[in-house]
Amino acid sequence: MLRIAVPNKGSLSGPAAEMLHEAGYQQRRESKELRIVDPENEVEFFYLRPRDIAIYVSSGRLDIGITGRDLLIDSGADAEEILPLGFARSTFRFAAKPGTASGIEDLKDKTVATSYEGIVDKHLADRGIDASVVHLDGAVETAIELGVAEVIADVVETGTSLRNAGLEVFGEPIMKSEAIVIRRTGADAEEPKVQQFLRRLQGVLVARTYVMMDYDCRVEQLEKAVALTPGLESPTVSPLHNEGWVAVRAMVPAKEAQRIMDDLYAIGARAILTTAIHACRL
Ligand SMILES: Nc1ncnc2c1ncn2[C@@H]1O[C@H](COP(=O)(O)OP(=O)(O)OP(=O)(O)O)[C@@H](O)[C@H]1O
Ligand SMILES: O=P(O)(O)OC[C@H]1O[C@H](OP(=O)(O)OP(=O)(O)O)[C@H](O)[C@@H]1O
Ligand SMILES: [Mg+2]
Repeated sequence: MLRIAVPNKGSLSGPAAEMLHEAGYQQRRESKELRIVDPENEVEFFYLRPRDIAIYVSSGRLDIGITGRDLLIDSGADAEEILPLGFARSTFRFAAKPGTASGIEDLKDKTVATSYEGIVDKHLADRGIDASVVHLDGAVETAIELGVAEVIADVVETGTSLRNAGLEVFGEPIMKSEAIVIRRTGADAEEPKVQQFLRRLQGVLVARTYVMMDYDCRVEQLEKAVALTPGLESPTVSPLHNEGWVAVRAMVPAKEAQRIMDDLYAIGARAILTTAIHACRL
């Protein structure tokens, strides 16, 4: 049975459970459940604090985990990223009162408050900056107002929290994060159960980002049409009962679907349809 760590609360937990559900796995019904078995899929899910997941996975007791890239790096645990999942996106930034700092060199001899000490310590050490780092559990934006630190380093998603606290980001982003699948460093990459789990999640990612497009076009326009809809491998082209016409079917990125439909129409394609993909194995 594959043992998988899933975030039990916070920004990662809802979207992670939703993705697993879309991939056909049973998920817990109540937020108090800490562990469930999905016997049909031979998987056991452990609902753990997002910060602890890399530690469990690196111990080898759990095969796989879903966590944030920033949390993995912050933990320093012996685990590695094997698949980015595209949700819980954020950047990790330094911020301060406007006009008090403009680059990393301004951190010298200052105090930085953060919940991600591991990331900040390493970032400063790599650049030879001597600053002190104070660990706070959360709501670090308030640390400046209350005089605990001059600078903070924190997760920024929309920037609302910083704006509300009257703070501004400065310097280059420290890192970009999103939800990821991790496993213990050097664990067997070919393990069939792990591969099957990853294929299922990849199927959800593809189903979310692509739509299926069908249309009819004249044979003379086929090359132009196919250039607009090359598909993942190659489009399916079938003859129509009307001579001189073909039906084409190809996957296209959902974001570009409307533009592609306009372009196909402009070259004479008709009966252009898009349909959602519910699941897929590439
Ligand atoms: N708006 C956001 N706030 C917090 N985390 C976010 C946000 N957007 C994306 N994330 C990502 O979610 C993960 C943090 O999740 P979570 O909120 O559960 O952690 P936490 O804030 O450290 O935990 P806690 O709830 O104990 O404060 C990180 O990978 C982070 O990059
Ligand atoms: O850029 P924004 O969209 O405002 O999101 C970022 C904010 O959200 C997170 O806090 P969270 O709600 O997790 O509280 P915490 O600080 O107590 O962890 C993070 O620590 C920032 O404060
Ligand atoms: Mg939080």
